[in-house]
Amino acid sequence: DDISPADWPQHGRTAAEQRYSPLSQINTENVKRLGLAWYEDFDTLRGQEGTPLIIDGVMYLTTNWSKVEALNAATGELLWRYDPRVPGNVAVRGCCDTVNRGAAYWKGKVFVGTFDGRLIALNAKSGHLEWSVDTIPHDASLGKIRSYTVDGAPRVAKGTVIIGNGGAEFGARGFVSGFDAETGKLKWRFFTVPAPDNRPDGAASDEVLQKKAYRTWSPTGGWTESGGGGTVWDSIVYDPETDLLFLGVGNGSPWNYQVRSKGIGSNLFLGSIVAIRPETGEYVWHFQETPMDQWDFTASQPIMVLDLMLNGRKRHVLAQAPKNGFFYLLDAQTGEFISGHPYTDVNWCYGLDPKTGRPQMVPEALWSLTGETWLGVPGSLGGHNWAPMAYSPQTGYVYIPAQQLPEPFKSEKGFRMGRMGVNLGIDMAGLPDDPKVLEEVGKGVKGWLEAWDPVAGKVAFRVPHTTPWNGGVLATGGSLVFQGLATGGFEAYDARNGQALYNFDAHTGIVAPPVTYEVNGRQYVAVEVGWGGVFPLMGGALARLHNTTTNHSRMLVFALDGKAALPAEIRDQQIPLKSRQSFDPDKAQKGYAVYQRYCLACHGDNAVGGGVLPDLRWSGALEDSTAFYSVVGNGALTNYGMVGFGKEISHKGIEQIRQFLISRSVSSSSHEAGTTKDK
Ligand SMILES: O=C(O)c1cc(C(=O)O)c2c(n1)C(=O)C(=O)c1cc(C(=O)O)[nH]c1-2
Ligand SMILES: [Ca+2]
Repeated sequence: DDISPADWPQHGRTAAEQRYSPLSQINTENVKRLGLAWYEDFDTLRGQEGTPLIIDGVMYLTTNWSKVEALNAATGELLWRYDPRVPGNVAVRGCCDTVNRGAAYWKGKVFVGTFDGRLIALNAKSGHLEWSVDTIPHDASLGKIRSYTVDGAPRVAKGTVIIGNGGAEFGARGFVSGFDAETGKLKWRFFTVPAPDNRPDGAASDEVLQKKAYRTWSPTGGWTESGGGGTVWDSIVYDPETDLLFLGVGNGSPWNYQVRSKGIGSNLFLGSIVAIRPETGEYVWHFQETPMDQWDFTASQPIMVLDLMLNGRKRHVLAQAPKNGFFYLLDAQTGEFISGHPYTDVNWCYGLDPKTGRPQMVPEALWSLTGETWLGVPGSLGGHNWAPMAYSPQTGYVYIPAQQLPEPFKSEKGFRMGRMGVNLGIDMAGLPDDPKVLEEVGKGVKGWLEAWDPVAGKVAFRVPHTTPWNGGVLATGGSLVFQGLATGGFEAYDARNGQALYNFDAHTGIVAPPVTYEVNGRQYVAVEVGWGGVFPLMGGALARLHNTTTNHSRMLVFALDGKAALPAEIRDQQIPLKSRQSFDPDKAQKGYAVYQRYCLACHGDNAVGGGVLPDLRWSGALEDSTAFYSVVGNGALTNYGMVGFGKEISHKGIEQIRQFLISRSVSSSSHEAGTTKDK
């Protein structure tokens, strides 16, 4: 390729998205001399998932709430800043924090998707808006809920900007759109699941959906109301060699397959990789990793393209470690299944059919059909989520930010779709409060960096971490692998054996992937820090157990002999303020169910905050029912992302939530006080 080794000009550095940089000034010998060269504070304390781009010494980065900055990459000096002013009331449409994973650059323009569904093009020199389009069509058949958000990075292929969206946890019909990079004019759209009535959309996907996909759904399932899901919320990769665009398609909506499709059909293209033409959106091939999805097993995880020698033959392949626990290799040209091996523990299927790659499912795993509880491994957060993996051509390994988060799945009795809040169709009974039980459950929860040999189809080595939900990975020509951790360490390992060579205390959990670049002969390593994403929002006690840092949102940039220092860290800010109110146990009990349905997704299972959004047990608003209603019912804090639920939940229901939160405040404050001491 003709990409300068100094730059990081695309999401995964090159089109193949291997997240490998040949730069080697920083290497295994001298990495211990790495120090902070500069840092910049961001304006929120929410999750940062962005991959910055670096082109000719300028860094283009995106932050939470879809904000954009251009900085001098050597000094951190601000060149311009653009705030798309995403209204706070859209936060509730997204499952997983108002994150943004990055920008795309093409011929002097910077493209960013915004959380409220726009795609914007900025002048890379000035930061001025060149064009803006609403990517969510108002006249399309998208189901009744239409809970769309955009947080993935756009990609540019042959002058077309491509973007998808999220929303399958609420109700959405997945699609991807291609826009003319110069003008913002829509070129094509590709829907990933059929229209409820199988009528054409006037889109590139019409023929394949009508002929192939529609018959894999029950014509009268709940999907006809919800939209069916299949959102393409993260991975989209363009492969110039095959001239194909690969889409990572997400999970079913609602999750419950019995409700969604009456337990019938494989539900194409859920949990699939779909290859289309970048200029027209024309369908070319697909491969479904998870038929009959009922575990939130998205195929949205980062895709990379590799050239490997397999059985003595050079193959151009697509590689992915999706949530379902298998590492897949597919022929990039044809989509032919080459191999799929478990990269983590898997209990939902016995293995994959060696010819077709179709999973041989464990009957009990089909919880929506059996009516029984299924303790799934992986759970809905996957053996690997969105945090990007990296490939080193030096070692031949793919480095996966892997994890284990087992999860019980059980059908919700009397499920009905709501206009607000998640619509999963699963029982939302959460974790108990007993610290002993939590500790026991916590033992099954793990995170590690995995070096995976894609040719042999097995683990080369693992670097264990203390928690799951760690950051994305970077591999470099200095034989190094970099990763930020949930616990706040920014680390470097020897790519050959995983030996830890460097650790920096970033003072905050890290989920974003690092990048590296060179300006004026000096190599830098950059990473956005800031704890967030879905795990700390909904994870409750598990997320709390695994993260006791205070959240900070920053860009950190390292170089050899860097001399900058972060401000001194104060770790004793989170002193729980126990509510002084009393509560009615019966109302509190009822409030638990309402809370789990509407509040859990952001404020945490059983009202335990995971360190990003407010932990409601210590909220001042609990002290007064009118004050509480003004926030939860009327939306007094809408600008911060907390909308009013007064149209969806009754006055009585909202008071029950308050009673429940008071009960949690009273019952857990003494235990909580012990967990926030300085480390
Ligand atoms: O089904 C969807 O539409 C959808 C969207 C998103 C998103 O937009 O971030 C996530 C997920 N699903 C998801 O399943 C998931 O685990 C997840 C994690 C994150 C994150 O940023 O931490 N987003 C998402
Ligand atoms: Ca999902």
